[in-house]
Amino acid sequence: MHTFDEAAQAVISLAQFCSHKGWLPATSGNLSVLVERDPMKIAITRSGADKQRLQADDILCIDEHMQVQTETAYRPSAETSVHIELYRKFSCGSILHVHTVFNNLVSELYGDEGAVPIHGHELLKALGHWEEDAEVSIPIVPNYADLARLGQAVAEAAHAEVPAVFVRNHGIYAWGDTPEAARRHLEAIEFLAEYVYRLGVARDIG
Ligand SMILES: CSCCC(=O)C(=O)COP(=O)(O)O
Ligand SMILES: [Zn+2]
Repeated sequence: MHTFDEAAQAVISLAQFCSHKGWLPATSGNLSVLVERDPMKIAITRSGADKQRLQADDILCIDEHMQVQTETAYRPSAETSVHIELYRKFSCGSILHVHTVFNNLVSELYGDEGAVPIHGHELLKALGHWEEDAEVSIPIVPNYADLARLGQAVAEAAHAEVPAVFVRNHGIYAWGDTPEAARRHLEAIEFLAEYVYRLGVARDIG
């Protein structure tokens, strides 16, 4: 467990990493680190903040009912419900949501199938799959405008085999037991999203 200040600093460091990658364009994305599980307390980005330039007061402490625990005029991320539902479902310690061109492309290409299949790729080891010829399926959910519904849909689709869910034409949620694990999982999924897309293009022109 972290203090709120430690968790907030971890959120800022994660956002710096993601923004250097270009994964948080135009104020998009939201990031959180668990402070306490029971009762649940989460350090999460505020809604509308420029995640590429986060300041300490852009990170809010909230409870599992999305109530802000500190004095602030800001509101927590509009997608806080997704974070809360995922923390309820898994014993994870950090959740990262980013918008990238490649995760959007594969979410649209495979949207009707409801999942992106990935088979026999070395980077599946970064997601915990060390077996030869590993195969995983990363779920895709519709981009519901009702954010409570989106939270439920992401949590329902999420399974223990792979720590990520795509939201169609929107972005991705990835998580891990620690901020470092969440970051590693997100990097692996982003690599795989780009690989899947480029492989499809190479096959089409090959
Ligand atoms: C301009 S991005 C649209 C909202 C979104 O998808 C997102 O990730 C950021 O929302 P937040 O309320 O967390 O700033
Ligand atoms: Zn988003």
